[in-house]
Amino acid sequence: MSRPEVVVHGTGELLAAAAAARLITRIVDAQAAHGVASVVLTGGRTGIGVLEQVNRSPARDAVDWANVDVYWGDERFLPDGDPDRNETQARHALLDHVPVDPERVHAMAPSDGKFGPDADAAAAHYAEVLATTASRATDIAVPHFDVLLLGVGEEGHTASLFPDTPYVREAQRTVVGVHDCPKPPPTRISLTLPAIRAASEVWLMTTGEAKAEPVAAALGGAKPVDIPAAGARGRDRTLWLLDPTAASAIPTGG
Ligand SMILES: O=C1O[C@H](COP(=O)(O)O)[C@@H](O)[C@H](O)[C@H]1O
Repeated sequence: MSRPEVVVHGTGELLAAAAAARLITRIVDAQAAHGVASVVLTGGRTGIGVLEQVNRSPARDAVDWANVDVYWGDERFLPDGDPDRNETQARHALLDHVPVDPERVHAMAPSDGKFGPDADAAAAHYAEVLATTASRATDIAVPHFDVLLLGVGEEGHTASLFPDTPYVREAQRTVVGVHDCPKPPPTRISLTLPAIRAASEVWLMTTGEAKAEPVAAALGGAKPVDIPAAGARGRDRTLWLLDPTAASAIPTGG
């Protein structure tokens, strides 16, 4: 697993613009290398802001959007089209504006979909979706992910893995139904840490003073069970993209 690298941008707006440029380049490079790029999206203010910036970028059209596989790292288990769903927000921010192939957009099921209110069944189905195109490069049944985007919550959650829960401890399954979340909505679906760690690159993106403590704890070696973001690492690269307030409690190296 890679060691975390930290990049601090001057403002949240700059972070979103710079991360968008980085994401476009990552997708274009992956397509040059193997035809299809595979991206795992996140919800949250920063993650959605990055997608908005991708949409606004003149370089957006350098991407062959029909050959991008889109997945989600987590989902708020709500009805289809609910404005709080990560999928809905990502579609409004970017996916509705670019010619993605609907067959390559792999959303997690809504709470009024074919699994009804059974988040565990919806999670098991998503695990099957991931397993059908699993990469042989890892021993875990998920596709090759070129880049997996994550946010960080005030208590250190990432994707929908919250501290001191069975879900952050999950070692076998790739996707779990998450219940009794401290942040609304209470029911979610999430990739697990083993699935996240199968990605080539993991980018954790966050802004604001409320994130300073969990960011410092994660980078200071906290246990993933206490600060789930600490356990999110990419095989080739782990990148923390921060604004100065989110970075403000990181101890300066001596
Ligand atoms: O609920 C969620 O929150 C986190 C962090 O969001 P933020 O708005 O504090 O940046 C996000 O990473 C996750 O995908 C989402 O479901």
